Amino acid sequence: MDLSLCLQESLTLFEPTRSTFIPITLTLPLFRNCLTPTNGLISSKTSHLLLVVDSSLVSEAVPVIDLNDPNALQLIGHACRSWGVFQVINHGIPTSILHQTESTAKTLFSLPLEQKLKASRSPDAVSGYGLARISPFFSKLMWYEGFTVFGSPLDHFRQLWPRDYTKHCDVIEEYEKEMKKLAAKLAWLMLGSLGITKEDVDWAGPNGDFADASSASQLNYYPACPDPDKAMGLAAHTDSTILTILYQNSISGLQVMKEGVGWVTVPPIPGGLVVNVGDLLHILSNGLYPSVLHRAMVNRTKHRISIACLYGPPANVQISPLPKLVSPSQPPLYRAITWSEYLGTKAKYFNKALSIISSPQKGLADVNDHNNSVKVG
Ligand SMILES: C=C1C[C@]23C[C@@]1(O)CC[C@H]2[C@@]12CCC[C@@](C)(C(=O)O1)[C@H]2[C@@H]3C(=O)O
Ligand SMILES: O=C(O)CCC(=O)C(=O)O
Ligand SMILES: [Fe+2]
Repeated sequence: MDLSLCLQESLTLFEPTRSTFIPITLTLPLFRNCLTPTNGLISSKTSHLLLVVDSSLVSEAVPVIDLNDPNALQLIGHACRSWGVFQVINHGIPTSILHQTESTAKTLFSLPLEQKLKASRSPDAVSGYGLARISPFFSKLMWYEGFTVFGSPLDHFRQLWPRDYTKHCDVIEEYEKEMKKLAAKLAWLMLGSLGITKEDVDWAGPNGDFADASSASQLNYYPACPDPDKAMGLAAHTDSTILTILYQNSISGLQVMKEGVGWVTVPPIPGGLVVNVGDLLHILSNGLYPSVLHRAMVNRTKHRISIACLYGPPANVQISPLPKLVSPSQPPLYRAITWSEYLGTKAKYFNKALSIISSPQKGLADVNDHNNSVKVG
């Protein structure tokens, strides 16, 4: 099907049938003095241009949603159902906070290895420096270093920067404060697009502000790789979260799996943040919003940094399909589970975690075992 798109002097096209913005690199001046198919001349005075684009050329692009758009709720619902991921602009997070956090991450990963190892993540902990949690499931090492902050980064940052740890603690604290606000807003938009209101989520707190929600900050570093086709930055996975907000620097690398299409790159857009549906929203929505499989590729000449806000419920709240989304014709697909139990199940069974907790109890006998849980609170 051909699409008619109206191009102004801007770098994004709005694609009405899919309600997405498509970033393009062409600008109007490039067309100036060209002949149109009907032999009209595009003059230097032309300010609007009707482009007819073959959709196979546009292909599939991850939706970009302006949070100031009055239709944001519907656009988010559509994106969650069909992609499990979208980018947001006008999200309200000051660019300076993102850049300062990126700079802290860059400083951290540039430290000598023996210094970074002083802040290593211990085996049953969440916080600290190390390989990806999922690395035991892969035979090849990933081209990746990570640092997780859960709770106060003070002890680890003191090890890393004995002199100026406070500066970096302040940066992370500010970043987390802002990200948690945005995550709560996004959680309501995502749940709201399913018809869920504050009364339907008892752990949202009396003001419905998810005041007790937990989050972890994940700093990801992918060094430049001389042979990028032979290495993987972060192997394909879904996040064990309600939602994840990802800041990526200007180097692309993130790809998401789209059914019927394959791997689609999520291009970094200035001021944009990537939001993806995690396994816990998959459970809450009773499978209506599937968590998205994604991975990170590496670059031949440039290192890449990304920073994720991993957003989840309070540690010990039972998460199960929301009653409003369950009916005799849509029975609950998953049993109730806390975030910490889910992380334990993921650490043990990786990509089988969701199917292991699918109901009726198809799981293995020991998955309810509390030894499987990971401390998140
Ligand atoms: C809260 C968490 C999610 C995570 C495991 C963790 O305990 C802390 C690190 C998180 C992370 C970040 C990179 C990708 C990922 C799959 C991993 O290996 O560690 C996620 C984990 C997850 O979402 O399951
Ligand atoms: O670096 C990226 O683009 C992806 C990071 C990621 O998937 C994660 O932190 O969970
Ligand atoms: Fe991820």
